[in-house]
Amino acid sequence: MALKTLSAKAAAALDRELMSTGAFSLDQLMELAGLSVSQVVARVHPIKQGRRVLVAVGPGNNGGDGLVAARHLFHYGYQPAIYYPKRPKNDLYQRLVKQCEDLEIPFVDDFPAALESTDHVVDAIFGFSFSGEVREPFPAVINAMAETKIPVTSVDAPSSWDIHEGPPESGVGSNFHPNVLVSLTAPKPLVQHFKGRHFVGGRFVAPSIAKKYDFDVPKYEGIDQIVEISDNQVKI
Ligand SMILES: NC(=O)C1=CN([C@@H]2O[C@H](COP(=O)(O)OP(=O)(O)OC[C@H]3O[C@@H](n4cnc5c(N)ncnc54)[C@H](O)[C@@H]3O)[C@@H](O)[C@H]2O)[C@@H](O)CC1
Ligand SMILES: [K+]
Repeated sequence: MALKTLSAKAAAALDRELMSTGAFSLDQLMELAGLSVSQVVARVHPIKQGRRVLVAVGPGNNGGDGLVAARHLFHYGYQPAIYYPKRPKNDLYQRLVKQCEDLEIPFVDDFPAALESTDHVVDAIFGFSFSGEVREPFPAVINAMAETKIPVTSVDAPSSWDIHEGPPESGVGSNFHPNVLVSLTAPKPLVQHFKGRHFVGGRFVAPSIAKKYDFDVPKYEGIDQIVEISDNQVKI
């Protein structure tokens, strides 16, 4: 099966539709998206390779997926730590933070320092609503993720990449090539520039909605929330 990609505009419209006529709440979608991310980390980085996972959380829903993933990873036996420098006041994010605090998941302030004592990184900084040049305080975080030898799993998009064009030609993010990508609901066009292990997650789209947005739901196996796909399965 050839998996079609979803533009940033179509992904945002799909999100709105799921949360209106689709009758989902944002909490539900974020929970399932974050659950998918946690399953990918457990698949690519089993606990025996090290329990410590540093989750870089951005200011929007991509960040929310990261907070959910950190909570699930804790329950699987990992030792997550969270970097969350820009925290919106909104109730949903505050509740996700409280849930992580109750698990005593540490919140760290110095991302480059935290990177020196972790085994895996989750990049949940920006997703399909990112545009323009990376603003403070994130350039140093993207640069650190670009330079580290620690494996990085990006949520929905490598943060700083243009959703359609991929990595910027120069400056912040131009040398950022994460090891793993979890596309949520469907790959975005940037995947044509991505060379690592690629998974699709977000197993919640009704066939009728996928048809309307003209993309294919991948074939998930059993109870998996994720499916690994190869380059030649994606149709740009
Ligand atoms: N349809 C789906 O599958 C779902 C998607 N979700 C997630 O939601 C993401 C989209 O979330 P949002 O629309 O909230 O947006 P993002 O989380 O992609 O980013 C928006 C935030 O980043 C900031 N930002 C944008 N460009 C910036 C720049 N150049 N420098 C610094 N900050 C910048 C914005 O001010 C805003 O706070 C998806 O990528 C996915 O991870 C899930 O949470 C829910 C289900
Ligand atoms: K991301």
